Amino acid sequence: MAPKPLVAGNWKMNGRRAELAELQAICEGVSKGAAGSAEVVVCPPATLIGEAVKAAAKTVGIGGQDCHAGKDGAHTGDISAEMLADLGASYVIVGHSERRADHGETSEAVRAKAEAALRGGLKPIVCIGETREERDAGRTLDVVENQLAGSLPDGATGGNLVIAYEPVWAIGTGLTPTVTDVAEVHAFIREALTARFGAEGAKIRVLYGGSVKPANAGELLKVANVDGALVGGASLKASDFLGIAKVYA
Ligand SMILES: O=C[C@H](O)COP(=O)(O)O
Repeated sequence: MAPKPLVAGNWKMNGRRAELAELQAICEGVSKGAAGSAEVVVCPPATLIGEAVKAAAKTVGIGGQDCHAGKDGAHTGDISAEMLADLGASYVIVGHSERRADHGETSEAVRAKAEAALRGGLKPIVCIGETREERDAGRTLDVVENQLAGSLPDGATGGNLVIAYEPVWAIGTGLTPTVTDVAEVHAFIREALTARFGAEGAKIRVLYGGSVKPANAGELLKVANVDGALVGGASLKASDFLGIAKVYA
């Protein structure tokens, strides 16, 4: 049986309290069935998580965009998985390419964060994906294989881990891979997950991310082994985000 689809929005470093109105509109849409069979999650900046959890009232899940590997301690500016869970978050994105690039996060660091998420009771959404140069050099599957091997926690199950395949060159650019390319990479990821986690690997949701919009969601999300989307820019506007989620309605 195919895993329950997941449509997750990553607001990145966007959003003030006023934008909780968009979250409210997303929740209203979801409660009226706009996302059909899909689970919907919004990952606002950490500053809004507490209020977002209250506003969402469990209609949609709320997630963080990063967490520290530790639980508490002398780490100025960092936030632990336990702190996010304490606010009512249920997911956390780890290893987004923007963090890998801006903060030099290695796959080893990402794995430690994913383990921390599980320890804190959150479901990590582990991001992987190749750069333009790596794709042009024909190294996409090697990069994906190495990132999976390095970033994934042991003991993952369909219920506690999500993968997001996000080609770096497709993020925020309006460019997307062909459906054939998406199918190839997602099939490869599925194979790697089942090799590592056995039957659970077939249940782990593998999201596609990178310039997903209402106009292309239909074709991208229907590709085999694509179990949903991680949406950046289009998750900031309720009508666009719901326009993507309605693929599952
Ligand atoms: O986490 C989301 C992705 O980076 C995709 O961003 P985008 O939809 O703005 O391309």
